[in-house]
Amino acid sequence: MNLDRYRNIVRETERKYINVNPIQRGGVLTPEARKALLEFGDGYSVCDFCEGLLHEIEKPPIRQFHEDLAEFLGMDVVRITAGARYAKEAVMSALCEEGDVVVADSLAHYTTFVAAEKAGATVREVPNTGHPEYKVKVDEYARVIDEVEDERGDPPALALLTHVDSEYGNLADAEKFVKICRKKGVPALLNCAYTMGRMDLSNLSPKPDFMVGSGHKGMAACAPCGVLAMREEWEEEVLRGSSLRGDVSGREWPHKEVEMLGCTVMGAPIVTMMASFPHVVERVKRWKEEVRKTRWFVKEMERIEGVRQLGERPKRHDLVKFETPGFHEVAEDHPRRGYFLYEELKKRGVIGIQPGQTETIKASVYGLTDEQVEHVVRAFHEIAEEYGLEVS
Ligand SMILES: Cc1ncc(COP(=O)(O)O)c(C=O)c1O
Repeated sequence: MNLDRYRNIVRETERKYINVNPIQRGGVLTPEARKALLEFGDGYSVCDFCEGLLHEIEKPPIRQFHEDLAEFLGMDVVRITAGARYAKEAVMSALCEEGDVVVADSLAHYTTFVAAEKAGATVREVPNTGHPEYKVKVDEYARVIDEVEDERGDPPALALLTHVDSEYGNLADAEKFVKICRKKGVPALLNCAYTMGRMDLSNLSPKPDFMVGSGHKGMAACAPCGVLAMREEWEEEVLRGSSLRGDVSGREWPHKEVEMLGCTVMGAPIVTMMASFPHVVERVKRWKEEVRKTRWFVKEMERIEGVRQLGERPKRHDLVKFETPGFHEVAEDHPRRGYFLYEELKKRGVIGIQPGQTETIKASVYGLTDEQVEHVVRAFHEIAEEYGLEVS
């Protein structure tokens, strides 16, 4: 065993390169969170004054944070989880019985599927419009819910919509989704991994029963952390306390929430999320500015021969997927094959494109300055021209 490899673990960070990986842009720490990370890096660092329930700790102000976060989201009750996936898992585990069905959009993240599988459920998909826009047909939730009910005699245990999907960055109609679910009597979960912490979600009407988010994807927090928010009426079921009793010891833990396994994230992740919260509350107000920047980025990228943005047009979210057949043709004859694009970008100070991939690429300029976005665009244009692709 060579332990030396663990002694100086380094990363090509934000400070040296511009990182355009969509999965990482919303999780970049604020200076306040970096400071808190050092302060609270030790294991159970938030537990000095715990009286038995993580979400009720007063110092640091975790209890207050739960209240403020619920208000920020326009929801009633919040818990911090180890990621959006754990929030989905908690809901599905509480609501689903073995053999139940969860209805989800056909752009849903894989974590929706594995969470459902873990809860013993299967997933029925609501279609999308296909190439090139791939818009989820939200109206069809009604049809799919009815079909499940007709076949099984029982409605689906849950319906889930991915607010913005991880493939095309399409913004789905959350309010229409919730209206349909409410009418059908099916609990509605909105997966806000790509919207919570970017967009103001407090005015959704009607409100979903559950909202899940990702701290490390959208709330300027370090991994692993996420958010489970719900309407009050679900609190008793989803956050039920333990009912087991030790048959020898007679011990019991009625206040420990079963779906949260008693406690969830208890160190640096939750504190970085709190430390970034004032910044996040402010940044959602500047969302329009982010969309404007993204649209400019798309326009400039599409000046490159063959490049076409996939997903809905015009963009309403920073995650962008492009078809890049010109770069793909270059890769076929290049000694570094698909890696050429990653390496050429890196030479110009840009990272975050999936190494080896040239047929399609995903990028985000969320949180970058206009100068940084111009730098990214210049890098792509230069590479295109160097390899004989026209830039109009
Ligand atoms: C749409 C969507 N949902 C959920 C997740 C998983 O989030 P987490 O890592 O917080 O569990 C992702 C991660 O990429 C995602 O894109």
